[in-house]
Amino acid sequence: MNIKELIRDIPDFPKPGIIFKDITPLLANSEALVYVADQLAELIPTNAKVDKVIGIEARGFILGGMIAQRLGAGFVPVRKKGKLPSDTYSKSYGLEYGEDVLEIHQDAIKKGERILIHDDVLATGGTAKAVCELVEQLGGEIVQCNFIMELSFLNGKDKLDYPIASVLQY
Ligand SMILES: O=P(O)(O)OC[C@H]1O[C@H](OP(=O)(O)OP(=O)(O)O)[C@H](O)[C@@H]1O
Ligand SMILES: Nc1ncnc2[nH]cnc12
Repeated sequence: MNIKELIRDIPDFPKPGIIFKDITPLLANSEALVYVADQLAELIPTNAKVDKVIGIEARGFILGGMIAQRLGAGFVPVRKKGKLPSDTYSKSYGLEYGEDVLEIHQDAIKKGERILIHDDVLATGGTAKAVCELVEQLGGEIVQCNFIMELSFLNGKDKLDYPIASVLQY
């Protein structure tokens, strides 16, 4: 299945000079949605146990939940500042078109739990790196960071010290 056809380039969004990869046509296609979730679950090495999948707000929630269901794992949301109701740890970070703060609940991960981090796009890697640091702070073991797509020309991989995998590369 050619899912690249269902990802469109939007120039100058959200800022001049950025070519935004819009996954909404892919999400709207029922066959493509199941296909990409299956592909993401298959990126994880066979026999690698995963206790929890982290999805990064907002686009990481959609496939993150579908991967968790496929792996029989729990789902943990990492959210933008001020959205999680209980006690949190926070990390500020920079991404391709700005900066922000991400948070995780302090009790979301137990020490030694095996974690898959999922997001839709790996661009500069700032977002994923911040999430890795939050997981490390809680004592989780990161099995893999996986993405629908990697924008290889931005070298996000170089920022991350864990196995990286993606369904599509640009
Ligand atoms: O590798 P980076 O340069 O850090 O960029 C990748 C991040 O940028 C986008 O999130 P965004 O903050 O736009 O949030 P959204 O999912 O809420 O749209 C994308 O979903 C990743 O989380
Ligand atoms: N170019 C891009 N398209 C979509 N999401 C992104 N997140 C960071 N850079 C992005």
